[in-house]
Amino acid sequence: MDFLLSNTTSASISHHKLLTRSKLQNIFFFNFVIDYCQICTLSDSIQGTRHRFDQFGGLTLKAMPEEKALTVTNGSSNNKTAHVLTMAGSDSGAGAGIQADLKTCAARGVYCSTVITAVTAQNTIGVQDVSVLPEESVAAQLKAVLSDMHVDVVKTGMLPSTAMVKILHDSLKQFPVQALVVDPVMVSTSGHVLAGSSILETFRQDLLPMADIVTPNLKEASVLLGGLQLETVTDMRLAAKSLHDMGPRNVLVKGGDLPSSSDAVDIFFNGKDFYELRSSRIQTRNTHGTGCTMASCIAAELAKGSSMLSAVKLAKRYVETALEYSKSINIGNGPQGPFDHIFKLKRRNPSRLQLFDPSDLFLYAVTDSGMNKKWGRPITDAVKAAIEGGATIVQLREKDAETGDFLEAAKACLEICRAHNIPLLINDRIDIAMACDADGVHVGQSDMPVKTVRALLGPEKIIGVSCKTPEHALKAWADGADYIGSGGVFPTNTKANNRTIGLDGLEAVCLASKLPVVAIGGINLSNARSVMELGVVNLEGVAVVSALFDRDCVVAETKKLNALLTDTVAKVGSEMVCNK
Ligand SMILES: Cc1ncc(COP(=O)(O)OP(=O)(O)O)c(N)n1
Ligand SMILES: Cc1ncsc1CCOP(=O)(O)O
Ligand SMILES: [Mg+2]
Repeated sequence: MDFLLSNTTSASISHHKLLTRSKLQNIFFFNFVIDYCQICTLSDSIQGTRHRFDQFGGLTLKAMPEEKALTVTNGSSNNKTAHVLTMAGSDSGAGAGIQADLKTCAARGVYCSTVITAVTAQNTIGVQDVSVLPEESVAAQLKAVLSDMHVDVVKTGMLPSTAMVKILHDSLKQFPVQALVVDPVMVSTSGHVLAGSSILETFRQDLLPMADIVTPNLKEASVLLGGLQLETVTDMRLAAKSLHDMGPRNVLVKGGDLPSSSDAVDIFFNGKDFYELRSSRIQTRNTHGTGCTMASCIAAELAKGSSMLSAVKLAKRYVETALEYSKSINIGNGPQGPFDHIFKLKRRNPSRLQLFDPSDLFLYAVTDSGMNKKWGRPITDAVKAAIEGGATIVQLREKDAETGDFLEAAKACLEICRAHNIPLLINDRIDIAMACDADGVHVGQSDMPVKTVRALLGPEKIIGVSCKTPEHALKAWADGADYIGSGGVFPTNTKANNRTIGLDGLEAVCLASKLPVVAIGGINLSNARSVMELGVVNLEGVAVVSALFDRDCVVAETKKLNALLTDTVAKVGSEMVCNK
């Protein structure tokens, strides 16, 4: 089964001294040069990890309750601090390795401890020296952290010797964790070998079977598969499948440098389903460290309780956003510069720590000033009630409000939404969204063009756009939207003269779309099931106005709709239709 989703990085070893690039290429018959920072790791849901670790060597893992995902905000769950331990090499230039991992976890609100396997001297020109740490030191570092601190997820980068893989295995056996993210770092971008050919077999035999997710880039995947040529998305799928056969629970093959695609395409395979994750390529010199960053971001999101797929999608988005923000920075004189992981520090008003997660579209509550007036409800009460009932995202659609009143209402609603970690979007009014620092906007085909909105709001804000046709959907993707609102699916009284597209129209938009879609228009308790039963993988949820707000009790109606959607999705779940 295939899934197409919208919305991409690595390093290596030598005991002591370096190899020049030409030597490296001769010695390394695989003819690969791995982008030091282009390895990412994906893993599916945490469940099942126990089984695989048991297979490898009797390791047992702590179960991660599903509810954790619901209770976590900003890196903490159950009063515990989400914690990632990174076992990797130090990069003196601080773009990759341990330093990238620390910054990524900090940016994602997760504590990060470190086990240093090697100290590299490197900069934007290349790697000048590698000192591998003594194995006893690595073992002692692991023991020091794991015996004392609660670690949720271990992420590995540069593992320069087979002994270190064994040490990792033994440590995890003694101190189980919830997940292991393996970034199979082998060679630096500049061509420096960071994990020699002698370790390849250990990676295949021992490391991969331990991993919840392994995140090779094209060259690493090729090397792990004995030099297999990877030139197309089809090749990437075959590679993901073959790597999965080596034992990791999930595989993410990163196609950031796939020549045959203008998008950055990654293939995620969980042993059952393939997911094609796409984003547009960001033109920048500052890509050093993207692999490490992607893997540590996945680890951080897992530590906070995300499912594997959500963690991967968020990590891809985080890397993209950081790259976009860092285009203009200029560090070092070499060909590949580092980027800014803590881009949020540049923001005047840091907002939600969380990036857009398409599953937020599950139950989209859209307010209506007329309905609130009719029921005598302040907008803040309407928003609170929808959130209490289980709305996962809120849009303020206040068509009749005066600008000043709208802004005040938006600020008050934003405070409520932030307290519950629910994204708040503004309908039509980019000015209001900017003035209150809302999480994003929703615009229609005749509102401000998406490209202009993106230029005004920057890469981090969520932009939704209304689409009635496959052509609209393709343009929405090209223009930089994050999601599509498609409808009216059914006739509605809420929006005048709105053309109904029906379930067929909705399905056509979903199948053509590289973006996640939310259905809108006349959706209520009696027909929501038929919408979600379309079972198209990128149809994430429903957006509703009257079925929530033109009712006496908003909390009760939202709860009922939430229960119905949850039930339907659970039933439809495994029979999703793919889009291409
Ligand atoms: C989630 C969502 N989808 C579609 C719309 C409609 O937006 P638009 O076409 O701009 O119409 P108005 O809402 O402005 O009347 C929406 N608001 N939200
Ligand atoms: C804003 C909008 N866009 C397409 S249909 C619609 C109205 C949705 O309202 P309701 O859920 O009450 O039908
Ligand atoms: Mg509009």
